[in-house]
Amino acid sequence: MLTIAMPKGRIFEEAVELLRRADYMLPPEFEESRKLVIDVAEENMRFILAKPMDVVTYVEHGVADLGIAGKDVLMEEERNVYELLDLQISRCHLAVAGLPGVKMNGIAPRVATKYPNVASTYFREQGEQVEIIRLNGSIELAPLIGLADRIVDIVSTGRTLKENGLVELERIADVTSRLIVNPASYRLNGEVIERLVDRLAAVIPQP
Ligand SMILES: Nc1ncnc2c1ncn2[C@@H]1O[C@H](COP(=O)(O)OP(=O)(O)OP(=O)(O)O)[C@@H](O)[C@H]1O
Ligand SMILES: O=P(O)(O)OC[C@H]1O[C@H](OP(=O)(O)OP(=O)(O)O)[C@H](O)[C@@H]1O
Repeated sequence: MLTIAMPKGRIFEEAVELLRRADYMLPPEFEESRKLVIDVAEENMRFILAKPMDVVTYVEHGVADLGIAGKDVLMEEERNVYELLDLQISRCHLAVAGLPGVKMNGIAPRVATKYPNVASTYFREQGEQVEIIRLNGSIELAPLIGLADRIVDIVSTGRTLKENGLVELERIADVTSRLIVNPASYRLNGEVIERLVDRLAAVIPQP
């Protein structure tokens, strides 16, 4: 039996839809219940429902064979998992943003983000020294109230930036969700995992 870690929240619906398009018979229970472990006996699969940032942890530890995670999370966490497939869902991008016309001030200007590793790697590569301030959400608030000069965050429609008077300054990376696998599980269950990859690959929306 394959265990798949699914991200609750934004990605979930699109991921379930993709699996159904690939002819996996997922019961209505998927959307309707509050269960965190859902066995689908007909498919010989077990699904566990985790926070998006935690999916990689379940897969890295091998309690899930496979998982679905945003590229943003994979960039931030750099865990020992293999990326098998770009599922082309939940598209967005990581960007640097700030108030228009405001320069990065001081010796180490402050950058607020939920992605401290991505942000520090990015600014290091740019040759800019910054102080990273880690936040858990509402990142756009930081420059508005003087906590930071810049933010590094996800942009999708751009609405949150716009409604808060912020502008995108630099694009860091495109983000879509990926199918990831535990390396040992891949060695052990290569054939059955490849079949799943083929079925998904056949129904992935073209970019
Ligand atoms: N507009 C968006 N904002 C944030 N994440 C997005 C957006 N569009 C797509 N995504 C993808 O969805 C994932 C986040 O999903 P979601 O917003 O449900 O969780 P979260 O709010 O980040 O998690 P948590 O519940 O831990 O705060 C990201 O990792 C990213 O890959
Ligand atoms: O470009 P947009 O379409 O406006 O989407 C981007 C916003 O969505 C996410 O926040 P989320 O709604 O997850 O809330 P959070 O701030 O609590 O993380 C992200 O952190 C941005 O704030």
